[in-house]
Amino acid sequence: MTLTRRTFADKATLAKELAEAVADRIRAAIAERGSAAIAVSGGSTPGKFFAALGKTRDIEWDKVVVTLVDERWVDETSDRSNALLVNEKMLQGPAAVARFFPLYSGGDEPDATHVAQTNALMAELPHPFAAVILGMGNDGHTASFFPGGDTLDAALTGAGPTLAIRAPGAGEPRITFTLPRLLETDGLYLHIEGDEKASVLETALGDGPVEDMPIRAVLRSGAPVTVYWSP
Ligand SMILES: O=C1O[C@H](COP(=O)(O)O)[C@@H](O)[C@H](O)[C@H]1O
Repeated sequence: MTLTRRTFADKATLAKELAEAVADRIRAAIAERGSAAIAVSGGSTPGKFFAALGKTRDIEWDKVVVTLVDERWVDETSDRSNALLVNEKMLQGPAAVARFFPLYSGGDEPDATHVAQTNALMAELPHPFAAVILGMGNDGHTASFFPGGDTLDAALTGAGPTLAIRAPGAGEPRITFTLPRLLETDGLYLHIEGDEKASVLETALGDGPVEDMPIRAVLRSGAPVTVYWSP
């Protein structure tokens, strides 16, 4: 396993340090390939990180595409929308000129037509990702790789790039990048905060089925992962 742990005294310091690491990845990708794509998580954790990254001035934001690792199938008027969070917290100030590729493509359900529409848009992303920033739920899900997900196996092994997934713990139907597509990245980060998530990570690092804690698929993939944690 290639796990690096970075521990910070508080959430604000973590946010600043993670933003600096991702900014470095973005600048390097632009220098090397002329553009950069990043995929970020939603949920309750990344707000401060988004704000810190979005305020970074020495990035050519007009060469950056931001997307999500996963999304609830809701439009941006919903406070459950991960896209809303990105737009409100990150794509302000210097980062406002970045392009945002949403995973939600309309309608009530992520049916085959809508997922195909999303996949067509994602085919336009600069490749590989400069950085992918994962979160983790207390149930051991990451992206929308939920325990009991109806398409979990395909989500963990398929080419995607995205697919629909439904799970008892997920609330709305979801759309998620597949793990193989997320691993096509220059830098892979896991951003977690608090003692409970630290403990969930320790459990995930132990033996046990991937289906119980899908974050294990990331941890066992062999890809270098840097964990950013603070209390
Ligand atoms: O539903 C989701 O949850 C996870 C974890 O979120 P948090 O609220 O525990 O930080 C998140 O990584 C994922 O992107 C999101 O869709």
